[in-house]
Amino acid sequence: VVNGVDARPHSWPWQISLQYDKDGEWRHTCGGSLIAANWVMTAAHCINSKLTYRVFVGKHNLLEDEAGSKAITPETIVVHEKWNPIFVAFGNDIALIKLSEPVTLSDTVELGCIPPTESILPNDYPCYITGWGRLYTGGPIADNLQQALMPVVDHETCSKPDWWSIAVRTTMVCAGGDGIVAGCNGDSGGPLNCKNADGVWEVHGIASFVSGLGCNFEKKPTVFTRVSAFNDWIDNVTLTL
Ligand SMILES: CC(C)[C@H](NC(=O)C(F)(F)F)C(=O)N[C@@H](C)C(=O)Nc1ccc(C(F)(F)F)cc1
Repeated sequence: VVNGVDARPHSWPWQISLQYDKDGEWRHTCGGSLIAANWVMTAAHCINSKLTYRVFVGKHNLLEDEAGSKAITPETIVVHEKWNPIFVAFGNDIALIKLSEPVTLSDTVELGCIPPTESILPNDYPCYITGWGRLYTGGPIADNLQQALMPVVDHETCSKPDWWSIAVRTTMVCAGGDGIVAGCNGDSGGPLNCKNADGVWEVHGIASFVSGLGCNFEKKPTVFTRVSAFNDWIDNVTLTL
């Protein structure tokens, strides 16, 4: 996250770190959200079938050993059948990871809520991006979980010619774009957290892409998969596997 701040530890308790084994060392590669005791939602572009992954829950600082945190092995990973790795702008950048054992929920490990089907947030609705992604374009990833206020940019604005134009679809949600705050590599797969009218936090987005010209680029908001476009897909996967 570019120009964010350290989150209060465990204040986004559904945030997970997706890590892969690189020559015997575990490396953070993406974020994700715990949506059931044995299911994590992340981005399809985070998954490479040749790699070995683990899901770390209850984390704040990636370098420290933290009580209440736990690494779980995936049992199976389902990537959206319409995801096309050639072109992230085709959308369907969503994947579900079934954990080999259900996590024990606690005050540092909780579930994120899926928004109602087809719920669309208005322009400027206040949401927060969270993640351990790069702190600036080309920079290091964060040690401590970062958060940043990123207002929603509606589709009408986000698809303007000098914004994302045709690269953005209605199955996506844009946020930020002020050239200051943005998601960045390593935030991929992580949540766009928005509090609903009842004061309940919902995961409205899955971080998908930013501009190739730089993470915090004016009029190039961070683009998320719109979770409320995939409720049926999520139900079909989680209820059948
Ligand atoms: C897509 C991920 C590899 C990567 N995603 C992220 O960094 C994320 F954190 F925002 F999710 C990314 O956006 N990387 C930049 C460098 C990128 O590839 N951007 C990109 C933007 C638009 C398009 C296009 F053409 F589809 F619109 C393609 C790639």
